[in-house]
Amino acid sequence: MGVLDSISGPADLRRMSDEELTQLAAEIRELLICSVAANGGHLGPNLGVVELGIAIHRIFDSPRDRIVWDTGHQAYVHKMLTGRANDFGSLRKEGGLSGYPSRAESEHDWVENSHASTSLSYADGMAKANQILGRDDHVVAVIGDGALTGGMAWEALNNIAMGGDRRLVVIVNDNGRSYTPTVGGLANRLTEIRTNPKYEPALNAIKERLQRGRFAGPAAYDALHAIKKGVKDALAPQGMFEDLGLKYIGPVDGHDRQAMEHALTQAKRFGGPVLVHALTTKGQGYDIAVANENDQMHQANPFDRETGEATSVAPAGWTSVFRDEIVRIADERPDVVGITAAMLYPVGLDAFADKFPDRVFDVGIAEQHAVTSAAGMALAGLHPVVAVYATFLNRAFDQVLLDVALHRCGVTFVLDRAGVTGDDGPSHNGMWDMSMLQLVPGLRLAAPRDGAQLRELLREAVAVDDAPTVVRFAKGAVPDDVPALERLGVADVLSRDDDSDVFVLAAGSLVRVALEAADIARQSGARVTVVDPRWVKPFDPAVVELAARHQLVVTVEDNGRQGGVGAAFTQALRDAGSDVLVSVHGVEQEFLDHAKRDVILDRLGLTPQAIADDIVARSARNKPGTARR
Ligand SMILES: Cc1ncc(C[n+]2csc(CCOP(=O)(O)OP(=O)(O)O)c2C)c(N)n1
Ligand SMILES: CC(=O)[C@@H](O)[C@H](O)COP(=O)(O)O
Ligand SMILES: [Mg+2]
Repeated sequence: MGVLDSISGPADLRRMSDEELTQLAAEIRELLICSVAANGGHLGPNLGVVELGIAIHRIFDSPRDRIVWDTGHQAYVHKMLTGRANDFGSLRKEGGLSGYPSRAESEHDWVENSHASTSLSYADGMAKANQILGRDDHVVAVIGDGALTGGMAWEALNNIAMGGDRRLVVIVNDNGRSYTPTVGGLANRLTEIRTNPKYEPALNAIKERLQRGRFAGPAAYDALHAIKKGVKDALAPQGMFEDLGLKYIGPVDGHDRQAMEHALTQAKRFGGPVLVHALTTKGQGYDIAVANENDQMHQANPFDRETGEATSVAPAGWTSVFRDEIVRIADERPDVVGITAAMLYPVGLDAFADKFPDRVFDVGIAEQHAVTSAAGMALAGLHPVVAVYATFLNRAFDQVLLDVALHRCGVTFVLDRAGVTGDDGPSHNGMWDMSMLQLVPGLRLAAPRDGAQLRELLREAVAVDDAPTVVRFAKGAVPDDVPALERLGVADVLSRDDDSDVFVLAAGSLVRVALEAADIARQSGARVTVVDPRWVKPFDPAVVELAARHQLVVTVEDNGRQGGVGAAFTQALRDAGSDVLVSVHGVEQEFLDHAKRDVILDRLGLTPQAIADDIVARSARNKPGTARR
């Protein structure tokens, strides 16, 4: 890389010629394609913000001017322009570059949370801080059209519009896509502006004059902007952003760096809250991505750059089991409907939508609305299945608690990516749901151990019409089915020694780990019974009773230890009058740096050997006649 190699920080960009900047954009695209082809990551979103990222860092002065990237999955270009291009070989690898902004990596990075729609709230807060502390710095928030469908974004815009002379620039990166095309009235309005043929001649005329330099400098932009505004007003008289009291600049071709720089210069000079509407294409510069109808290579596994084909075929995952079973259920139950928050394919509702297009709803990145609208559906006679990644349900806890459970609505939540996910960093792990949901009165929570149990428990869940039900499963490959010795209430006894003195309660994806741990512990003389509760809320009394008859209880879960299955089971034992010793194995209460799932599980001691060692050590200490510590 010639030009990109020379960049140690954004200041270097301001000394570059147009030719060098054009070369820089090409080099950035090449590095994006190479590093994502090798390591996986967010190719489409980052190819779409190459010129935008360069323009932002030429016009604004990061880190003095704070730049916030909504969701953060499209911050690779920002990282390259802030001196990290040479580290891209380590992208998303343990100890390497995070796939999202990281304050540990750079003073230019601010927001690490990968949950969408937060950037404008951060920016509003930062702008208020600048004003109160007497700083004349700018805050720049880059938010995608998808993230703009999240409710928080509109809460923030409502406040930003009151911003007076707060120097806040909102850049809407409008590529018309989340994974699939962004949905909703807002998206339709943005699309209208993007695609209205009446717009094209005016836009082209402006761009042509800019390029021919007949209008020099930002003053030119004023004149041209006035022309375009006239055009825009004619086409979209009720500018939704202006109606909020926000100054609007755009739409601007987000791949025309010079036009973007003019617009951002305009915005910077305004000295108050202003919204710049940039039109971009996800995957720009890599035709295979642009043409990918599913998600324009939003999130790509390692691939061959010539063909775009994944270089390693992932084994059938949990999602595919759900995808097939929900269609069978939908065939049998006309009251069952599906709801996704802009992730139709990733959560596996696509087959359901293909077969019953009127019964699957994409609500945009709006989990809170998804949940409460599901409650509405249930109150009116449907059985909604809300399919989201586990971590994103965090955002809708109040809705689950008081809009669904308080009203005893029969809503089923299917939580994919539950447990440690790893690659996408701390905010993507599904490690809080089995703690958070323990708090919800009446809610029933299932953690299937394999595909057969996922199918069985999903059916049991949708059969409940007077309470919320939850079925949660991990990311990636689904383990081979684990047969049961016998059913105990709603639970399955998976392995049992005569006169066992150790009782292992294992939930969901870590059942196999627990079974292997039992086998290792048996080699040291332990006598172990392993039970899969299947429903971890509420526990079947027969399971609690059986556990209480043991010397040691060990719980294993792919969830936080605090308030999770182990904590709840301990409470159940105490409520049943048992003071049996309990050892809880789960995810420590910490934000987990990105790494592969297995690496993290190993570090957390969620492995057969570590659990077996714990069983043996505690059993030895617990032997009658030895002082119990
Ligand atoms: C609360 C929440 N829900 C779902 C997601 C999953 N997700 C990550 S990126 C994305 C699409 C974002 O679309 P957009 O904001 O338009 O950005 P683009 O990728 O198009 O640049 C989604 C749904 C998330 N990160 N946060
Ligand atoms: C940024 C985001 O939230 C998603 O794109 C995330 O990367 C999902 O990754 P998987 O679908 O690979 O779990
Ligand atoms: Mg988008």
